Amino acid sequence: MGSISTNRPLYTLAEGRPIADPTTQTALRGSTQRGGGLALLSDTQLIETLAHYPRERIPERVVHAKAAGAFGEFEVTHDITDITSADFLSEVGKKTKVLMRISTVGGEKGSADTVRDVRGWAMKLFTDEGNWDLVGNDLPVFFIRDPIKFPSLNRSHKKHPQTNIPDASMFWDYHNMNLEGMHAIFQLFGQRGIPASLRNINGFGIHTYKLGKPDGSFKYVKFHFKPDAGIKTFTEAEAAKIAGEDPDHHVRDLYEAIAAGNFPTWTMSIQVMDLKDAETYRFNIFDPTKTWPLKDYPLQAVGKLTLNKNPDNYFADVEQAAFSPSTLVPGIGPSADLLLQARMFSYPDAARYRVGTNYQQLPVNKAKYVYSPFQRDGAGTINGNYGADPSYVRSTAKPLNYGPMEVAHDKWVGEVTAWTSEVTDEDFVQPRELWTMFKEQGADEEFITNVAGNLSKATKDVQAATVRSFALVDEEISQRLEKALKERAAAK
Ligand code: HEM
Repeated sequence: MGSISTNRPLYTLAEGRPIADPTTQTALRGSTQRGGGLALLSDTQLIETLAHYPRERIPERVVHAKAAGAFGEFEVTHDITDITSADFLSEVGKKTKVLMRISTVGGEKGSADTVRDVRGWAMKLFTDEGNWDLVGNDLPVFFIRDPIKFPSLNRSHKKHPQTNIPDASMFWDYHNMNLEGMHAIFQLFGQRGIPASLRNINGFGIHTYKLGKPDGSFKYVKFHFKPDAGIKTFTEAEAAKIAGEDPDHHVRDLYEAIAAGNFPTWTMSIQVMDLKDAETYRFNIFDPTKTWPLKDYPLQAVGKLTLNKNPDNYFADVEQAAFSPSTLVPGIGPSADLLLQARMFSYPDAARYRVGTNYQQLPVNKAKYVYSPFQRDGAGTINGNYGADPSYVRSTAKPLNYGPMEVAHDKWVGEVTAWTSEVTDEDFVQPRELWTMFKEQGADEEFITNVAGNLSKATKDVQAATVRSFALVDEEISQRLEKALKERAAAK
């Protein structure tokens, strides 16, 4: 694991004044006191040491607080310049530096790694035309399609407001009343809900994005990352044991693998959809609770991601890293997915609160080339603040130099309307397909056991309502779940 540096520097105060010994304090000593004394306000060394310590913390992320981080590279393996002008994809063999942060969602910064949860897949590519962040997850769908539900969803997965303990009744009650999340529930309680290692998880962009060119042409795409070493998962029993023995198991595993030169790799692929299909497909292709069937839209390989360098310092490189779906490069654009649009506001908003106004200037977040003199000053400005350059647009002193075109915007003809996410049978089609797949793979009993184990901690009313919810996918699931719950109750 991480080693402690052994060089012996000359220590100084934070202002640079050399000090003989960082443990020395000046004190007014009484003649009868041995080792005691009165602290002095003039003891800058003691005051700075104590004053900085309680300020070491920044707010942890409201979700995805616990994570591993690593650097690496992305290499283009297949030419897709027919659909995108993105500079980092312009040539087979082109390599781009990457920062990855892989997280659990619900737990706090100190929580155990091997829990049943979604894993966050936050990836930053430092391209020649700015940073591209793909902020996705390891499961291919999300629980909601309406952004106003996001805080509620997460509160129901986290701790009860009174007891400060995760609460199965709250969790299942939320999901029973917001059934568009059924597909994500199937993914979560399936085998992939607990990865054995972060080196063996998928990464999905989940949302529909656009890849396009300056002439305004574009295709809809979904981004996929598949681990070249394959998927590996833990059972609940294995995971529970490891959570007790080594809560940081996943972070340690990734760090040690990279330190040993055993670099994890993933293949990046895309699914590509023509615009005319988008209008006629049987469900809304912007809905993040649905996958695009691979038989309709097969994976096309694009490149290879390798993680090959551990952070030099976790706080500087990972805790202060800020990712956002709004961090896009020319050639990649957002689709009209409402959830994605809301996220484009929320992440930079969170970063300004969590890291500070000028979070983009920190070394780990800084793009390769930035010239943005209309965003200046503010706490913690460290970029020289653009010297004497004009602080206002259209100055005669420095005429504008127009940059690359963005992917053209959609034309919108519509009116403002109230919208609520309604649940239809279409929401149960893909979970039903997964259930059939679980049965084919012999993973159905494990799914029932996983759900029953969690649900058995909820109140009887919530248990009954959840059994009814699963009947919407398949009667058989409800019956088997009911039986499993009765057996658990009898065994108590
Ligand atoms: C309306 C929907 C959503 C909202 C409002 C939202 C908001 C947030 C916020 C506020 C954070 C903390 C950011 C920070 O403090 O730096 C976060 C983290 C994260 N979210 Fe979301 N989120 C949403 C949906 C999603 C979806 C659909 C995905 C996956 C596709 C996702 C993946 C992530 C990841 C990976 C992180 C951790 C980023 C990091 O490592 O710094 N979120 N989200």
